[in-house]
Amino acid sequence: MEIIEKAPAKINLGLDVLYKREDGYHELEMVMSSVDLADHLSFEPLNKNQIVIESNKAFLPSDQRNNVYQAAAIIKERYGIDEGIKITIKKNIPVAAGLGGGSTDCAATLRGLNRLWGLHLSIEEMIDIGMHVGTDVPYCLYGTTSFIAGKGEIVKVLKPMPPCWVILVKPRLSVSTRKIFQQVDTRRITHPDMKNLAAAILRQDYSAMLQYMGNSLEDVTITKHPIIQQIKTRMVKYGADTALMSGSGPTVFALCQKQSRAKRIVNGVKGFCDEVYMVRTLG
Ligand SMILES: C[C@@](CO)(OP(=O)(O)O)[C@H](O)COP(=O)(O)OP(=O)(O)OC[C@H]1O[C@@H](n2ccc(N)nc2=O)[C@H](O)[C@@H]1O
Ligand SMILES: Nc1ncnc2c1ncn2[C@@H]1O[C@H](COP(=O)(O)OP(=O)(O)O)[C@@H](O)[C@H]1O
Repeated sequence: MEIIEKAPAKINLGLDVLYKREDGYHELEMVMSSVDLADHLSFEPLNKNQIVIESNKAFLPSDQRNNVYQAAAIIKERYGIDEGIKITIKKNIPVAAGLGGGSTDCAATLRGLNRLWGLHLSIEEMIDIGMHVGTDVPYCLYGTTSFIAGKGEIVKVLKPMPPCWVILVKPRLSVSTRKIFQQVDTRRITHPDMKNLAAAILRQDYSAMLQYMGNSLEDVTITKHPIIQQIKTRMVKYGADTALMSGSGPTVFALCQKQSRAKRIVNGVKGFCDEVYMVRTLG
């Protein structure tokens, strides 16, 4: 029997870094949503008691460095599963981009193996395993517009964000989330208002949502990579309602409500950047 799971990319409509915690992580408040750009994972039983990872991207690790491998290994150990598994990842989400690719693959693995092995894991158990792999995994297990707090483990589901077009632009550079957090000085960064952002989404108020969107990490990443600011400026010039960096970057996303305008933005950034996606929000 083969099982398929879809793993959608996330965007950060808002991200505030409150302070550095004693455990070295940062206390966050975020609002995240998912878009219809997704990886596809398939799960097949193996005769040998092994975890085998395959993917369409040669540069992705297939051993314990892969988030999918880690999730499968934890489940096998915790629940004493003596069965082998082959997991094939069709990677469509850009890697190390601020779009949560590794975390969403991990969440899809937890869902897939839960079904395949009939484990009946609760969402709390899956969150506990997911937090050992990546702090965005809890959100990805819900996968619907949410307010997130703590290190990433507290998820409060909101309503779906007001539907619109999302244009994603990934410049040709990779960003290390760990290094960006190391450079954060919480007294000097901006602190966007996540509570009002969540409230705007609950009211389905598109213009208030735009007003409260913001990302504390943007200035840190832009200082290292000014092209991110250039992409934002270009997207607004071509008609975006707003343009913001997602997560620790470097992907920038723009929002707009009309398809014709979304196409104009895509044409305006193509040539400047070659990795451009025009997608919809997920309901
Ligand atoms: C910044 C965010 C926002 O959505 O996304 P990305 O840009 O990575 O997509 C996330 O919080 C990232 O989540 P994730 O990509 O799973 O990162 P993790 O592997 O958990 O953490 C990478 C590193 O970031 C730092 N980190 C992460 C989360 C947090 N609350 N405080 C931190 O200081 C830690 O140094 C950690 O070692
Ligand atoms: N299944 C996976 N998909 C993507 N990246 C993965 C995966 N497993 C491990 N990684 C590693 O995680 C790191 C962060 O990648 P990713 O999760 O795509 O970025 P981000 O945290 O910016 O959203 C990369 O260095 C990548 O090699």
